[in-house]
Amino acid sequence: MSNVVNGDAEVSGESYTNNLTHTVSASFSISSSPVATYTSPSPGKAGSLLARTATRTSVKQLKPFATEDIKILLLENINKTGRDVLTAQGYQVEYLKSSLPEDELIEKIRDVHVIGIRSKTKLTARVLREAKNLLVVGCFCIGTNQVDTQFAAQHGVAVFNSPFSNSRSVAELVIGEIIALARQLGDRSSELHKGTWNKVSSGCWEIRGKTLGIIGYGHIGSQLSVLAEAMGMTVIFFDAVNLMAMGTAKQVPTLEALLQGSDFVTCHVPELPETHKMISSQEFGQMRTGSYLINASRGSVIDIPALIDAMRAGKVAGAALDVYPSEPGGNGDYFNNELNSWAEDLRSLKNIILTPHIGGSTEEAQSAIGVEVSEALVRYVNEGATLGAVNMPEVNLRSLTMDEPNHVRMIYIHHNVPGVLRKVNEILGDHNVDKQMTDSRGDVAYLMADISDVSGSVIKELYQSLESLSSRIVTRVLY
Ligand SMILES: NC(=O)c1ccc[n+]([C@@H]2O[C@H](COP(=O)([O-])OP(=O)(O)OC[C@H]3O[C@@H](n4cnc5c(N)ncnc54)[C@H](O)[C@@H]3O)[C@@H](O)[C@H]2O)c1
Ligand SMILES: O=C(O)CC[C@@H](O)C(=O)O
Repeated sequence: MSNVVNGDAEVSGESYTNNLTHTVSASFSISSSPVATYTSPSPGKAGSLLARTATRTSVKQLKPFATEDIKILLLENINKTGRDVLTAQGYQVEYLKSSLPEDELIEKIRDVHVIGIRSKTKLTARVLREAKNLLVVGCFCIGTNQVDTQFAAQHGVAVFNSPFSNSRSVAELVIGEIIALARQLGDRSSELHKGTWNKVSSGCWEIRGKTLGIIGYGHIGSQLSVLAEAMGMTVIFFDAVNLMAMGTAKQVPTLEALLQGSDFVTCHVPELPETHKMISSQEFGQMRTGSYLINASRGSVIDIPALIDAMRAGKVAGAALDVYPSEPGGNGDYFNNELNSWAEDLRSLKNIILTPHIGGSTEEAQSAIGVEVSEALVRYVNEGATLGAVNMPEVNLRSLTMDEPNHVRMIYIHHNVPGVLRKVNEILGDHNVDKQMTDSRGDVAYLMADISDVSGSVIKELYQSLESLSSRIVTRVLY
């Protein structure tokens, strides 16, 4: 394969890139000229930051490959804004509306350099092990519990997410649910849908003056706190760390204190071993009789059979669940006992709102997430920047400019063991290293160095020398 980039005829990189499977793909042609540059395609409609910066003539677009050879698989109906950012780069983008069963996923992932997912696609070690060309994963959502992020890091695969673009949408949904539960709206609505008029006030309440207990006071919990106070509620919260309270909210020292003091309890913690079945029989026993439970975090946080018991016993007067231990792969799939053994018991309860994991599903959130995560993917693929990665140290160097035509950017992802920097500097030391940054996270370290005045043959030598170090996970060369 050969490419022409800005008029420079490229030689096939086959001999030089035989070991480049860790870079992009052994089959790519790589320019032998470090001065080869790339003309960015015209910015997409998204009008994104990335598209805008690409039009600045001084910034040099770093590309070790023909952009159209980058293969991207987007699953789970990722928003058009994200697809636009990626296609505007010239990448090959395949887009599917749902997630894939594991075996199909393994077949597809073998081929791709970038995968974009939401909460359903499980990127386990088994799946990632097969992803020989994979450079980076984009989670177009907040949660990253569906990805084995540690395994990914140890194999040089960066993982990005969108830490807060859907937080407001979740907080607004919860506010709606608090009122809907207090007024038994779900039941009244479905009764009337079936033709039954049932005008009742018994067991229906205003939310003014009631106490909302928030478990997990992060992006969503704190946003919700502000909205709830504006509606006249008192807010208390419990979090694993000490945090500044918004408005007049108060942090309580224990989960038990929160459960005992709340009329409404809502969960906004991540999926972790410590949050697994955080609310179970004992905790339902500590809640006020007639209180309400909301969970829009992760399905594993609530012991659902214990919730069913607490609701049948009248301890809990209503619940709203948006997330479940097992969730269907796509729209139209059944939510039944085959998926979760208690599904039909749950569905039969009174005053329970069951939603299909839509907390973050608004036009605003999905559009913002699409741009944010896609731009992070482009920056990583094209420039190696890891800012915002959830499993790699955050490393970035300023963009190279058109005034620096003979520069190369070396990226060396390696095991964080003693003596590596000395060996790397022995390799780079004879050259003019303009800037260098290195950082580590756990047992993975990331080094980025910009070197000036280098020829194609020197790049090849540098690449091969770094590749031969025993600490090497992935070496990438960008120019
Ligand atoms: N339903 C949806 O569509 C939807 C949308 C977005 C996020 N989520 C879920 O909501 C979760 C929370 O989102 P966020 O953006 O607020 O996260 P965040 O990281 O900003 O906040 C989480 C908070 O939980 C606290 N925490 C962690 N472990 C804890 C423990 N054991 N006990 C008490 N507190 C603990 C943390 O200290 C932090 O303050 C996400 O991890 C995601 O799984 C769901
Ligand atoms: O959109 C999704 O699938 C996940 C939404 C939410 O759970 C998140 O983690 O952001």
